Amino acid sequence: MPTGGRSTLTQFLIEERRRHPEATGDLNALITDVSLACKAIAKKVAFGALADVLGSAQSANVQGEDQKTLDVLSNAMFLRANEWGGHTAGMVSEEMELPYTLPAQHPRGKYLLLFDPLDGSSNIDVNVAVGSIFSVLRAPRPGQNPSVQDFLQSGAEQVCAGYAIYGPSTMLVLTLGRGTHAFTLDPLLGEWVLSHPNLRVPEKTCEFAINASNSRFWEPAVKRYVDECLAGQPGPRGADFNMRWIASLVAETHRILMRGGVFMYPKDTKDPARAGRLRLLYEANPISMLIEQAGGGASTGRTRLMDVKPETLHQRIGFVFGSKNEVERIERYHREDIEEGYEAPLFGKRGLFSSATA
Ligand SMILES: O=P(O)(O)OC[C@H]1O[C@](O)(COP(=O)(O)O)[C@@H](O)[C@@H]1O
Ligand SMILES: [Mg+2]
Ligand SMILES: [Mg+2]
Repeated sequence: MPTGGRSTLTQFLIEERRRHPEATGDLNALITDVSLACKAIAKKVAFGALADVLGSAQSANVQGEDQKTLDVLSNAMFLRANEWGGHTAGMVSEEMELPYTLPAQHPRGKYLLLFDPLDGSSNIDVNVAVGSIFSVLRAPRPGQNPSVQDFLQSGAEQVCAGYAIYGPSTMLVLTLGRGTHAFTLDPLLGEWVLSHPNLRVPEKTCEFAINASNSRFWEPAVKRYVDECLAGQPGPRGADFNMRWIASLVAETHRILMRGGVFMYPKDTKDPARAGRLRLLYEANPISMLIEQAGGGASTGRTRLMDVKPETLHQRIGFVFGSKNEVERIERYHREDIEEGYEAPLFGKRGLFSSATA
């Protein structure tokens, strides 16, 4: 076998379908189409400046963010790969204000596809890993154009979730609700090969990831958690912690799936109009499903993330995920914060990270 005895994505999907005799094969076909879009994006990313894909597209998305050339191209690749197969009824993307309506001549399928076509796009021009994230829901009205409301399902309803990471190697990480599995793209065969079956996030960790430049906007529970990690061995945790921040959700997730850790982009007070930085439907929900299926925890900081009922397509949310014990600890600190209040020594009025001027 040219894949060294390992399953390909196609073989893996056929095995999955065997467990569901009633399955029509639409979900497998949809995943194959998504994986094709990811291969096409991986190629563009790999050619970088030679393909003229770096820099800004000189436009803004619905969230007012600067769109990169690759954001726009990746969005188009996802749409083109998935609009004709008859497996999706409609799509929602970070880069489009409203759901995408399939061209009139294409059949409408029974799934909804939600995606962030290029995640971590601030990293493109500095040649650091980026990715694509996707989530699959059942269409409440198969065969018809979906309404906005049809997409507003909680993460617990997801049928499938995954991401592709365009790093030193290109990988596809996938769950269909029976574990989280990673495939590495064999660049010669153009084939996804199952390289990491049944990923598990270790329950314990001494590594955390957070954008510390937001520390003055954090809630007390988050300040307390980070404070205790920074205090290291002599502090209340009795251990030295390591910190990472890549500014690419896909890359942070991948590290946590491979070696554990906890990620926080919590609700903060930076912009009272926003509940957090990351988008619920096509960032936090799919990552939560992947992490939970790998034995980790995924939370708003207060409750299970996948139980949140979405209100709008591009809704943002506070997001904490990773090693289960740490996620539970952060949830507990939020509860204690409400019950007792907490003044973090390092972040208090005279603390090291105080925002108060002398
Ligand atoms: O710039 P910050 O505040 O560090 O934010 C980084 C976060 O923003 C994101 O890049 C948002 O994703 P997009 O690139 O798809 O907008 C996440 O991947 C990442 O966790
Ligand atoms: Mg993103
Ligand atoms: Mg994006």
